[in-house]
Amino acid sequence: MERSAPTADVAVARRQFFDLGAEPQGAVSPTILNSWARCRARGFDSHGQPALEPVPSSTLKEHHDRSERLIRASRRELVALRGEARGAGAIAILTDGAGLVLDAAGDTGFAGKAARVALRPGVAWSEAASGTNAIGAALMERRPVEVRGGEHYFEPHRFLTCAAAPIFSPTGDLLGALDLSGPAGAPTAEALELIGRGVDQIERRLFEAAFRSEDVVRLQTDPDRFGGAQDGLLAFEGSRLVAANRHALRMLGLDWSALGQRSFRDLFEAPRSAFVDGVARSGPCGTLYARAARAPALTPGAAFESARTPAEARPASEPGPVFDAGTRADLARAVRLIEGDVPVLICGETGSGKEVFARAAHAASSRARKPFVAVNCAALPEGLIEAELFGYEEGAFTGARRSGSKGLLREADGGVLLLDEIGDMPLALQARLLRVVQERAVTPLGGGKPHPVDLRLLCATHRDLRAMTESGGFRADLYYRVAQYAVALPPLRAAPDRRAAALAFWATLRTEGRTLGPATLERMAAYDWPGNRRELVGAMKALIALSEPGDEIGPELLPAPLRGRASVPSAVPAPEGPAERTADLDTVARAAIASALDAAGGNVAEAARRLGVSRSTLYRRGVARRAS
Ligand SMILES: Nc1ncnc2c1ncn2[C@@H]1O[C@H](COP(=O)(O)OP(=O)(O)OP(=O)(O)O)[C@@H](O)[C@H]1O
Repeated sequence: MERSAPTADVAVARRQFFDLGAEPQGAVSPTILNSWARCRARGFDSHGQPALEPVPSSTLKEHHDRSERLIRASRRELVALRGEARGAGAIAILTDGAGLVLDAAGDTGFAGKAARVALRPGVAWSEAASGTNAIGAALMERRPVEVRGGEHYFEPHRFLTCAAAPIFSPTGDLLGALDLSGPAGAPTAEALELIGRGVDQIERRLFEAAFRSEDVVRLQTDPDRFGGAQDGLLAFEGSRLVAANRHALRMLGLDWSALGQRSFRDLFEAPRSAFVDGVARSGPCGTLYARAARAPALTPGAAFESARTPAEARPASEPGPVFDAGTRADLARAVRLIEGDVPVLICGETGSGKEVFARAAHAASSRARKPFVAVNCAALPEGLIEAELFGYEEGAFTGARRSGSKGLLREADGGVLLLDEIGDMPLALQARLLRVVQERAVTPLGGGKPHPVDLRLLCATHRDLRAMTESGGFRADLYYRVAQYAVALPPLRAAPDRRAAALAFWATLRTEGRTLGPATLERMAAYDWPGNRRELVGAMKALIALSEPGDEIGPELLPAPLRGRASVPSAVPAPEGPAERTADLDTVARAAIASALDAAGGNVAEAARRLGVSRSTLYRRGVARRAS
């Protein structure tokens, strides 16, 4: 943990840095100094007030839904922390992984002052949005950070002193941050400790909600301290390590990359079957004691939650982005490339998560609060793609809207544009796109003056674009412009441990105590997932919908292909009853298209491939939806 310098020294450091352009020596920590330098490089004016607007309440609700697991696990800590905050004239804050404030409460007087600088729900306190601050720094540095008074980048934030710590999922994903913010100058000695203890409890709860107690091993350096929130926690699937908390990683001298890679034997020099509670091994922190976990006691909070949410089927939430260590490294690179205005080409099979990756890169970039526009070139009918992308002037063609249209390229102005399935873009449009990329201006259909656009470009494809340049299907000049840096997302079947991969996705869904039985996991590990992560998430949502909270899910609930039947369900179902037998051909075709679209998660190109027909056939049938 890093603490800050006395206020007078910070004032001197500020003058040196902001007014004289000199590097202050020793007065502020390297964390603060690096953050100031990044903010200055972003062109932030430290004397100004950042333009921070809360997202609309409907968007905030979506953020809440996405962070439902985190909010649930944090509830008790937030209540406790608010009590502490009120006593200290401060507020307790929970944010999501992008720094967006989900909840802020405590002392009402101070909450009012904080709201005046937009420290309130719905506003992003990432460094890219709000300059140097504890939430942004903790998320960026992935460790607890305190930022006091003048250490904040923007002058109007100098009345704040904040302590924040990041919150990790059991598989190492950054889920959010817990923060305590109060008036500058107030005693804050305990703030980081309080936050640290809160995060320990939240991470423990997330861990216990995701894994069966039989799969968990607890670690301690002092056997008398077992049972607290500082226990090291490890989860194994068979003998493979699939999850851990920060304490366990520290005790073992490991990092998150150990998940899916290390076995029980690697860690404890004995097979799991021979495990007995007691001294397990020595680690960087001394002798380590291990215990197989007991079923966690039902807390009053947990009993209340289960009483409120009986077995009625609730929709499984979308998983948060789940990336393996290699993809996380690619993501960090992609963010830097976005900042450096270098286009990135994301390659991977259908459903491998190209759009999820692109959205995550946008969310982690300094353009997070600007638009992210995804255009699926394969899903736009050829005749419309030009108008959709470039926009058109009033009356440019029959059927054009009277007021004209701005076009998707200009809608992405200031933000990030994802051209998905760029290999499906017609050649003539490739030339126009190249001009936009080179000239940074869009000329609408029907003439008119070019409009300057400031966008960062990401492209995605499942095709071999280089081979397409050789066969003449893709312009070489555009290829070398958009494929300067390519990221390859591996297919799910290539995961070194598919069980661990499946469990990592499972851990991010709202499972309400459901677990995947051993036979179910075995089938999932044996299956080759032609639809990749889309298919995996779809199968998991189906398992959740078909089971009850707390169930151990057996293989009988798996979709047919996973149960071991021949292949993907036939896109054209064989008529079964009299009604189907008399149904006309059109009805059968519509049902087949609807089922293929469902199986392809709404992706028209993929549905067409499954049906063995062209995309235009689907459009003619009028059932294809536009994917965006
Ligand atoms: N890394 C991931 N983390 C969480 N969910 C994922 C991930 N990758 C894919 N998914 C799930 O799969 C769905 C499809 O992902 P996405 O649209 O990014 O795939 P794609 O590679 O762009 O597919 P296509 O080429 O068919 O358009 C997502 O909506 C999400 O449910």
